[in-house]
Amino acid sequence: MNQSLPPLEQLEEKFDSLLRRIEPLDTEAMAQIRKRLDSLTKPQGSLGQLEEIATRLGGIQGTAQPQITRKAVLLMAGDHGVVAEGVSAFPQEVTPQMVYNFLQGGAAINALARQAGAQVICTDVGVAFPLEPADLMRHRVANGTRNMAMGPALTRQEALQALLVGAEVAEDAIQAGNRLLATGDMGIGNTTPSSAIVAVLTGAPLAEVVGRGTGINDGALAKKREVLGRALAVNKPDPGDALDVLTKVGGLEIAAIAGAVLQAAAARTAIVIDGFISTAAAMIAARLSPLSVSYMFPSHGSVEPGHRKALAFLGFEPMLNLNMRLGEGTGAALSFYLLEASLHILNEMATFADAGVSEKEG
Ligand SMILES: Cc1cc2ncn([C@H]3O[C@H](COP(=O)(O)O)[C@@H](O)[C@H]3O)c2cc1C
Ligand SMILES: O=C(O)c1cccnc1
Repeated sequence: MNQSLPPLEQLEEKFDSLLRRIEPLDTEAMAQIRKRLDSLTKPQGSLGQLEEIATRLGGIQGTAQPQITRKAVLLMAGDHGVVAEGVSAFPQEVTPQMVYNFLQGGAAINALARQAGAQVICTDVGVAFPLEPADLMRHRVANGTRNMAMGPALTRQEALQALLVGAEVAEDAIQAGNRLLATGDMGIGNTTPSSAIVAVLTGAPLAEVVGRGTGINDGALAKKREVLGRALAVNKPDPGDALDVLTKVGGLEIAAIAGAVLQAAAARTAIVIDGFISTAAAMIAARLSPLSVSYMFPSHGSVEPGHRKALAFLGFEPMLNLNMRLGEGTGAALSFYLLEASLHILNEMATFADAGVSEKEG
């Protein structure tokens, strides 16, 4: 593991300062947008969630004229020691292999992001294999996590450093002009830590939040449940302390996603939360800063059984139902269209007065 992390106090101070920068939405801008939406040539509220999205985008950006110019998917990669227990259908080397695939533009997220006009920014937060060129590993916090069935997956230092790496990647993307972000994950085995986080924070029984991930068979599913039971019994994560949960049963890419979400909130930038893994990470972010939830948008509903519970924890319903179960940011990239659509409505529709359309009588 990496020995050269900054001292714990320094990491804690930096992280606390990030949390302190997160503010509530701009209610004045939201009121102005609601007024404009109600003046447009449609029965009030008839565009449903699209109207709520436009309103919230204004509250996030602090203006009655929110804009989405550049968009980026922040794809965090990391490995998991718990794969030694046989919890995934695929071998661990798929994580670095997929990192190269992302860089070459051949993965599902590359196809969807290209179509959406978004950039894919792939970061190695904790892959367990060397990557070439070595510069690809500059953000790496550790060579994967430890096996959470035997003890804590991370140290508190590693968890904080990974949160800060995610925040830095998001900050760079925002500095580069991106006004809309999405989360994405890659890490063989990461539905296991995600299930652990969802079980601990929602209090749901393990059986209800453990799924087949990449497609494990019945035997491996029973094993995955048993391994998760052991991980919770050995680590006893404190449901009231999200950082404790992240450290004991989390992951480096999961921490980085949580950090990116918190940084997006601190920089008044909307961030779309992808499937099961990203939603588990968003739950950690929500517990660390409840204000951050207003900066998040849900995307699709995953086939993973725990996902609905995770979304409900955040107060969200999925925007898309396409039976997806991939991660990488695929559902989030698809949802970019809906966020952009909400602004086309706001900016391009005529008002009743402008178009000479008669208003509601009763
Ligand atoms: C080729 C391939 C591409 C992927 N892209 C995302 N995942 C997804 O599957 C993994 C989680 O499932 P589990 O916990 O069962 O391992 C993560 O890497 C997730 O991003 C992939 C998985 C594979 C095999
Ligand atoms: O919903 C997801 O994000 C997901 C589900 C299974 C495997 N990987 C990701």
